[in-house]
Amino acid sequence: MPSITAVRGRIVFNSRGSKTIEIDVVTDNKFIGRACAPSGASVGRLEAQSFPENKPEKALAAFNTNAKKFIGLQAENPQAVFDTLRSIDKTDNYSTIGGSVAYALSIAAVDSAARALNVPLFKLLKPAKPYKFPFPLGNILGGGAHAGPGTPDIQEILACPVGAKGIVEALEMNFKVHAETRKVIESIDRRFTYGRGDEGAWAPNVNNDQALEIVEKAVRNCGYTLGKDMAIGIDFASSSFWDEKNNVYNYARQGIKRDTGEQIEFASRLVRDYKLVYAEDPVHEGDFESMAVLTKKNQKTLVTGDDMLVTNAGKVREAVRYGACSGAILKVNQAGSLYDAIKFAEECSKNNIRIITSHRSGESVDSHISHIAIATGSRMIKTGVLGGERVAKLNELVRLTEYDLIEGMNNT
Ligand SMILES: C=C(OP(=O)(O)O)C(=O)O
Ligand SMILES: [Mg+2]
Repeated sequence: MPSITAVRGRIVFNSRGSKTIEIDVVTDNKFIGRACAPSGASVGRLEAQSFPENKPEKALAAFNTNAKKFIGLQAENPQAVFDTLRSIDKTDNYSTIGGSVAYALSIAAVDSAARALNVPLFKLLKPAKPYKFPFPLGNILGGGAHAGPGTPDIQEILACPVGAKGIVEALEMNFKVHAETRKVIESIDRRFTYGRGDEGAWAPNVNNDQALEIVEKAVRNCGYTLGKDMAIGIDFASSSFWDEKNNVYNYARQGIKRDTGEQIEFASRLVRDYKLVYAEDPVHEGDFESMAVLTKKNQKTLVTGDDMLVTNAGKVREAVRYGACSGAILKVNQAGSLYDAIKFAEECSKNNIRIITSHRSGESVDSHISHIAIATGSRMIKTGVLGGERVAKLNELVRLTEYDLIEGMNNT
């Protein structure tokens, strides 16, 4: 079994130009695995903390101080890396060593093991079939924390090519809707500058209602039947506009405030009007009760927790007690290490909650999440849409078609 013979960490830059941690893990003196920690803009309160005291330099220093402890571990075993990380950092949120180190080290380790064993990473994480491709959620138009003033309060309007027979067709469908959306925006705003948010979604000067109408029109212009060929999803990211002091959702860019009941009504109306296949964080991260109402009311929609679940198995158990969430976002860096994320995925699967593996808005060309999505049986994957760091994950999915191990799209 491949054993770790060297590790090396460094500070590099992510797609927003911010510093982050990248780690190389060498097994058996020659197989180099590499991973780079992403970072979020709309961050759940209970996520792992990327860097001690928010300083990447402190994360690197903490890693360097402890680097020798990882030598000799079995690289293919995420629990071995987790146990060692936990012997160094006993905090709930990896604030001593940094979630960025936990992420990069744990993924670089399995990456190097996969290279040493000459197997694709997804197969190392899950030795047995079935393997299915996740539906790619394409971020078509958005705003919130990912774009500037004038854009919608809603963070992401997503395309989900539910009628696609394979991953390549699915990607082509998303890119087609993205391109068509630009034309629809131009037809109503001749001065549209083609501005895009952090994940490649168009970021026009329109309100939430107009944004949804635009994407719906683009879907129809492409010749797709809404809900049959191409469906729409939304990441509300509503914690980012929840006004805790006044107990209202403050859609400041549109000048509308909604109390909890009105927010539930609003989200349910959008599910109905746009046949939403997917609704992420429609209520703020602490409101499991309202999430349960929405989950029960909208059974054909994946009512999904991101900030609410923060890739934490304990939070899944809490959601299950309420009957909240039919879908769960899996972001390894929210959890910290790969092992934490695997435990989360197991808890979701046990409780029949569908997994949606996700990138972060601040990314690199690291494409491991494509393998993690397949290994965890994810129904969907979120990787934004255009931009090198987004397409890197999508192209990795395309490459994985060459293994002839993965059969069709994950409809289950
Ligand atoms: C990917 C997301 O954004 P961020 O990385 O900014 O949390 C999200 O909210 O789902
Ligand atoms: Mg989200």
